[in-house]
Amino acid sequence: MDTDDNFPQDVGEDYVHRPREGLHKEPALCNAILRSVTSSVPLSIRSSTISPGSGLFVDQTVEEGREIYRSEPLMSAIDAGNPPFCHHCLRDTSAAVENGSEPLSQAKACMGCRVARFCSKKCQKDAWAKFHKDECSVLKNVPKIKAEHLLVHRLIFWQQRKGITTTQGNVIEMLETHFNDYSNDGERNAEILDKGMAVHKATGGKVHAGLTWRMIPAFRTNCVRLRPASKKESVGAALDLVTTTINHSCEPNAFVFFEGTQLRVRSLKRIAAGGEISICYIDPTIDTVRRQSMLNREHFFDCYCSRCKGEEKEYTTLLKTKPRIDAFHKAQRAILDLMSSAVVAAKYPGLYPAFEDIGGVETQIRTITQGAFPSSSWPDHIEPLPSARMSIADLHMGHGNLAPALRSALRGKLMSCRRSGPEFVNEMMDVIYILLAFGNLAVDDAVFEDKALPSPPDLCTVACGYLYETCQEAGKAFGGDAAYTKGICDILASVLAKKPGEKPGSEGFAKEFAIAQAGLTDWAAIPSSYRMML
Ligand SMILES: C[S@@+](CC[C@H](N)C(=O)[O-])C[C@H]1O[C@@H](n2cnc3c(N)ncnc32)[C@H](O)[C@@H]1O
Repeated sequence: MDTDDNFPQDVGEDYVHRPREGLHKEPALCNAILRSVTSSVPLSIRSSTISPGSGLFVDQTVEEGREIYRSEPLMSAIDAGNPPFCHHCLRDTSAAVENGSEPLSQAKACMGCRVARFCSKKCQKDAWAKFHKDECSVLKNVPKIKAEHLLVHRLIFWQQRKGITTTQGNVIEMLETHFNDYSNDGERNAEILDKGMAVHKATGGKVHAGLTWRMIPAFRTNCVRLRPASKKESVGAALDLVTTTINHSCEPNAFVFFEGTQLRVRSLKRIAAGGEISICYIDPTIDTVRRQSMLNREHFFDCYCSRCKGEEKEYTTLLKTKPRIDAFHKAQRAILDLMSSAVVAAKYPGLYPAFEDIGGVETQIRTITQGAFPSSSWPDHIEPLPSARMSIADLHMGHGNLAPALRSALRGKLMSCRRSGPEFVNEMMDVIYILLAFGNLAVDDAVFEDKALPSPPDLCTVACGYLYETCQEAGKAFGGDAAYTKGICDILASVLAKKPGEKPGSEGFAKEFAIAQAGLTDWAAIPSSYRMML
């Protein structure tokens, strides 16, 4: 906990700094912010059971797959460089699938900064009045600014205009900042000081640099990444005061996603009355070592959650000695480096010609995995192998090579063993899009010369079965009212409309699906234990 008694006081009439004590020690502030969210169960902010500070608790049991609360964050912003998202309503203007409708009009860039994009004149006008008038020159000067840093500018501008209430200001003042942790690291301290000074200058020097400097790590620590349901990656950041109290676990009981400007928190597991809510601050699909190093770098703690402990135990059981475990971690990094080079090579042809040959990349991955497990084989569920397979599928799709894309995606997805949650839904949709792409091929397409590949009707049956499962899981993960869930159900309905015979939900379809899936997984050399059950 940092308690910086020299914190500047001259930042606004109703903004008085107090040393940090954990928000739970201020029940009036806690109640005020809890009243601002729409929750399905009573919530409370108390001393955390996970971290040294505060945490968010449910006072009534929440079953798995339920909404815990939804909220309009105090402020949200899109990262510069994500053009399809409207910087005001935060909608993906290219997302026909997400809402099952036509894409919105192409987002147009602001003529001033040429960075912020808006999907309509109304959004542009509203954003101008609310924040863009102040931020246009900031974006013009730093076009690649990260959303968290842009939001610090917004906070300071709003504070100057009295657009932040006393309660909001007091809560922000009590946020964990890790200011001392940053200060103890010369390079990182220089970086936050630099960014803080930029905010200070943007105010014409009217706001104390001590405050702007400190707010940079405060926002990094407390902003939640803005991830719409249909996206695997986040596209911006938001500061939601209630959500700042949620602690991290790599095996969380809840997760956050965005529907337009609305933040939604849903349960991934049953949380008994009195239980603390946890979310994963980082991409939960990444391997233990990378998770640990990211948490350490961004949040200055070592994670001791059951998953981290369990995975390290699994590696010890498999590999026995420290040198072998170290070699395995080195191999994990090597696969990741290889995949990032291959992805960049595909995006910028000619830049890394050595990585443009996807078959060559696959061979290199095989060599790396065999080296790490010389006497057995790399377990298919251990990252980053499943993610690398999914990325290779993407690369094959980029070249229109459907068969190798399908094989790689099936191996990546089914063998990862993830069978529920938001990541399962996103990954299944990747597999389903490839399966559906076969439906657009002519029956005499060369791809069907491979007699082991199931016939187009069988591929359609598997796609229907997977869509049916994914639809149900999307409803559980994101909720039936989420646009993404509705979009997936619409795709299922349109595929079913063209499919003769049995439909999902019937015993007949389950049998048909089991036979078709068996053919497909045999073709992809996937053991039967990994098949999906309907
Ligand atoms: C968004 S805040 C969460 C609320 C915080 N506990 C508080 O009192 O304000 C994030 C910070 O909480 C702490 N934290 C969150 N999860 C943790 C965990 N699993 N172990 C240790 N500290 C954690 C870290 O200091 C992290 O940077």
